[in-house]
Formats: sequence, structure tokens, C-alpha cells
Amino acid sequence: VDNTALINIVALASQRLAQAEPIAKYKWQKKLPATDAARETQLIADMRRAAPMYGVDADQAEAFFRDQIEASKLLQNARFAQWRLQSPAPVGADALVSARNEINRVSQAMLAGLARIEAISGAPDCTSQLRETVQNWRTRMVTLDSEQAAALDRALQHVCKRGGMSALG
Ligand SMILES: C=C(O[C@@H]1C=C(C(=O)O)C=C[C@H]1O)C(=O)O
Repeated sequence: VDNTALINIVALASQRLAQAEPIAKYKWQKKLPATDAARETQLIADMRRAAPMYGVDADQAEAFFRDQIEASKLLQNARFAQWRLQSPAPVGADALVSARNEINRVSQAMLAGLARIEAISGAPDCTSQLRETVQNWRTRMVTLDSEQAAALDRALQHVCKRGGMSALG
């Protein structure tokens, strides 16, 4: 089977989550919470507006990006808990700006990616294919710690129309 569409969406979710690391460091330093409600509202509005240009339903796009946001905050809050014991090296405001620029870029790519997983997301073997794709990604392409792995699972929770988190194992 052609699972490039799933590989693509997993890779993008992973890339997007990687940006949460410098963002979390910046917020920790500034004693800011993980949640930036204004930024979330803006992102959801931008993605809803752009979705139809990629042939993606706006509600579907919103649900997907809400998962990406929750996953990002899950990882950021997990880092905050770890950093109570030992603070990370400081990062500048430029790190926040570049991470958010990268999130914007990856999010656009995700809309194209969402259009491509349309067929597989409703397939009965979607969850098994997704599980395998994530496993391959983790063994061959990236090294994720347990917090990053949990966040990636959260990000992909609704990729398959049936299944959910348990499907990822
Ligand atoms: C990634 C950030 O943290 C949170 C997650 C967001 C996201 O995933 O797009 C947006 C706003 C924040 O609530 C951020 O502040 O940029």
C-alpha cells in the first residue's frame, strides 16, 4: 500500500512538536503559561480560512489543529514539570519568533497533508497503518523521549476516523 500520505502527516506533526521545545523554554524563562489563547484563536482562524483552498473541510481542519495545539501544550507542560528540578539554558525572543514561523510553515503543509489522508483516514486499517507508521518514524527517523512520544500520539489522535489514541498503542 501507498502509505506516503500517513508518513507525511506523522513527519509534519513531529516537526511541529519539535518547535514546542524552544517555545516552552522561552515561556518558562518569562514565567508564562503554555497556553497563549490569542495565538490559538489566530491559528485556528487562519487554518479554517485556508482549508478550502486545499480541498479540506474547515471543521475537519479545526479539529486537527486543536489536536496539534493540545499536543504542543501537553509537551510544554511536561517540560515545565521537569524543569522545576533543573532549568534549561536560556533562549532569546528570536527563538520564539523562529519557532512560531516554523509552526506557521508546517501548519500550511499540514493542510495539504490532510487533503492527502482523506482516503486512508476512513479505511478500516487506518489505525494499524498509523501505528506502524509512527513506530517506523520513531525507530528509523527520530529519537523521542517519553514526553515527546506521548505528545505525538496526542497529535495524531483523530487522524483515523475510527480508533483514537488506543489505536497507536
Ligand atoms: C506553540 C505555542 O503554544 C501553544 C500552542 C499553540 C500551537 O500549537 O499552535 C499555540 C498557542 C499556545 O497555546 C505557542 O505559544 O506558540
